[in-house]
Amino acid sequence: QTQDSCSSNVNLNDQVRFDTTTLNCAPVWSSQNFILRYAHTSPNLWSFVLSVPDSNSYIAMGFSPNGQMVGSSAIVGWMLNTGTGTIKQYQLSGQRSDQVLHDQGNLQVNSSMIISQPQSKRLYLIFQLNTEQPLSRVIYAVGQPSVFPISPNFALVEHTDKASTALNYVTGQTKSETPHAKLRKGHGILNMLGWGILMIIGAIVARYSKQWDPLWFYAHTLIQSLGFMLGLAGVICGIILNNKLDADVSSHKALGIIILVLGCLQIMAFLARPDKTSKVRKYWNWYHHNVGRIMIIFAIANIFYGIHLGEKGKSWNAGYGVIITILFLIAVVLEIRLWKRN
Ligand code: HEM
Ligand code: HEM
Repeated sequence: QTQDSCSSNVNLNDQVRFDTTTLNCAPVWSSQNFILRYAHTSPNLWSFVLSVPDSNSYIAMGFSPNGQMVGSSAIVGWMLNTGTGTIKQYQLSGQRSDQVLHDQGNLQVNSSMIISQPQSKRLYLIFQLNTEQPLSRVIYAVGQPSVFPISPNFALVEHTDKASTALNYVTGQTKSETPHAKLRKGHGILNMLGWGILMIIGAIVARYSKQWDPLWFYAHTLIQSLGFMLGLAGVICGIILNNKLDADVSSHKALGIIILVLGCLQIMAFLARPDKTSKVRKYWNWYHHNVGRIMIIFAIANIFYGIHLGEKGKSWNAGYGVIITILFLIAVVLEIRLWKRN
């Protein structure tokens, strides 16, 4: 079994040079079952023992100035089937293999080793750092099975999973960090509110409250303008986020730009609308209504797609799902009333 937990002691025999019985212990990455034991051994020395299930790939623990991968220095270790273990420091200066540099970085490594415990199917990454206080942003990664760095350049491959956390060394508490959490949240909420909620409410107002003329018109103009401004801000946040994350979200981005273009077309059409009595007004109406409908459908799709990309999970899906359902039900009721009236 691959169990280890903070209620059990590590038994690393006499392989380790420092006392492993008085370490603090914290489950630091629960989905991968990473357990970190550490101690402030002496004023300028910290000891770490990272216990992870042996998945036949490299394991890494890095110290980050800001929670992001880029800019961190990491201790990376792997154990070949032959039983040879290797542990090295890498400088993570970019998110490409050739930007992850072996035997570089700003950690003062005092000693390091990797041990495998066949009976518990676990690997132990053990190292000591010369520092008064290690950085509290700690990142972890697991490599690809059976792919190991080889001499002379010891290139790493991209991880199959990674985590960014903040560790409180006093209490041992770990909380997971999402890089650019505020920008992500801002992008999601602005787009949701702008394109995915206000624009729909604006369309409902235009379709079902024509009896209150010209009030419906002002309300529609106001709501759609507000929706457009929030949505535009949301798209700008998206582009900034995309530059920062360097993530591959090309379909989501393309759909987002199409939505923005449709939104601009709607505003231009609105400004250039022909008179109500004009002959071409019929065609204008058809155009404005259908571009609006397509935009809303694309927006709803891109919101669920964005939530999926951002791994925001069930709560965002459920929240937006509920709002969309309510708006849809309101529209159905109003549509029925509209048909009855005619
Ligand atoms: C050659 C080796 C590596 C490559 C090619 C690589 C590549 C990448 C890429 C492309 C991303 C962004 C994609 C995404 O968010 O899904 C990323 C994110 C991340 N990586 Fe790496 N990585 C490498 C090594 C490492 C190591 C050794 C660690 C940990 C010690 C690490 C920790 C992280 C973390 C925590 C993130 C998410 C936070 C962020 O985006 O900055 N990476 N990596
Ligand atoms: C040029 C346009 C856009 C770009 C470049 C962009 C980029 C991004 C990026 C990079 C993410 C994070 C994905 C990740 O974490 O890996 C994201 C998430 C998201 N996007 Fe966009 N996006 C754009 C337009 C839109 C539009 C128009 C909508 C809605 C109609 C939208 C809705 C969302 C939502 C709901 C999320 C999830 C929020 C989160 O991750 O916190 N995006 N987008």
